[in-house]
Amino acid sequence: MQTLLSSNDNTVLLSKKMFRSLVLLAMVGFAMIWAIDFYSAIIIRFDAVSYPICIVSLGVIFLLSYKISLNVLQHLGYFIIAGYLISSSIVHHELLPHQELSSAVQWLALNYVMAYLFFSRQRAVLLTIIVFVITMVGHFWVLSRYDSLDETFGMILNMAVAHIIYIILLWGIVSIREKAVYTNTLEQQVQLDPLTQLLNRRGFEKKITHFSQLKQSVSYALLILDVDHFKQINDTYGHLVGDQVLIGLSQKLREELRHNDIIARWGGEEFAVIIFYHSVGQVLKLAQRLRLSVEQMQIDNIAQITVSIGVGFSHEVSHIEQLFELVDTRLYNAKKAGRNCIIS
Ligand SMILES: Nc1nc2c(ncn2[C@@H]2O[C@H](COP(=O)(O)OP(=O)(O)OP(=O)(O)O)[C@@H](O)[C@H]2O)c(=O)[nH]1
Repeated sequence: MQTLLSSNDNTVLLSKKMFRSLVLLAMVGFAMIWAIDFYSAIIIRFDAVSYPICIVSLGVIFLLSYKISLNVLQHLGYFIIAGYLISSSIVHHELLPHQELSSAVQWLALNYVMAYLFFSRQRAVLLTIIVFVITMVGHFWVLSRYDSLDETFGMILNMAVAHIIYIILLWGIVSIREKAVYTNTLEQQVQLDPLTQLLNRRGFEKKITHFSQLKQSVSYALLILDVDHFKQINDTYGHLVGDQVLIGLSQKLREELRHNDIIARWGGEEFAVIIFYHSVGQVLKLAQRLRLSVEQMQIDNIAQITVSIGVGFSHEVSHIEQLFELVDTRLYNAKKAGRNCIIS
């Protein structure tokens, strides 16, 4: 799963642009809380010093993001914010009356969210455990200085349960997402031809079953293209050159066809294409253009590459399976007629 989702343990799908937006958000957040605390006269000296330090540090990280790798900056940003949130909460408790948790506690959960946002799941698990332990030990230390041991244990356990639930939920959400991405990637891979990166037969069948159920009123044409004398190309120039012909042909099809047409490698040297069309003449023109542009293809020293094409239209049949039979017969006839031609 790892190789599909990320190239190494630290890689996360967070772009630099996104990272910069998050840094800006954090700076704005700090500035707002600073202003609120200041105007409501609840600011403590620790925060009065820490807020500007955090804002400036984040500003530096923002600027460095144009120069330094994201991985380093994510760690730096995380340690600044997590370090501030934990120490601020501990200092707030130093100033509070007994048996009370400060409002600074509510921000601590952000440390776990940030870990899963910035880092891979494995790294986030490690960081959340470290942050959890530091948070609990720090708060135990400060609370136990003013409260009895029983009271301190009560408050710490209360906090620990909430934090553990946060951590488990975050881990669960990320695991479910990763699994969904993995399944999706696998599903896409089994529907792709590895050589040409076109849909393979399985992917093509899935796609056309889906669209033929949805769009019964849409007119479409099926083209099957088959490279002429491909065995001879393989035998004369080698299998690798044969592969290059197939890749070249798939690129041609991509270039000539529109985005919503469906292209697939149907078999060895056979390609199937579904074209949504306005007129029969338009499809035949396109087939002709395809045939001619394949004729122009230059691969290795091959004198000429040609294709035979069978064409059929949705209005000729009542079901898509019949269309495949019809086009197959026409392709066979094109081969019999001497190849490098189109039969519709
Ligand atoms: N290089 C390469 N060859 C392949 C691949 N898949 C199938 N082939 C070859 O394609 C050739 C198809 O040969 P045939 O079915 O006899 O068809 P043909 O030689 O093109 O003859 P006509 O279709 O009658 O013009 C076989 O030699 C297969 O080994 C592939 O992925 N790469």
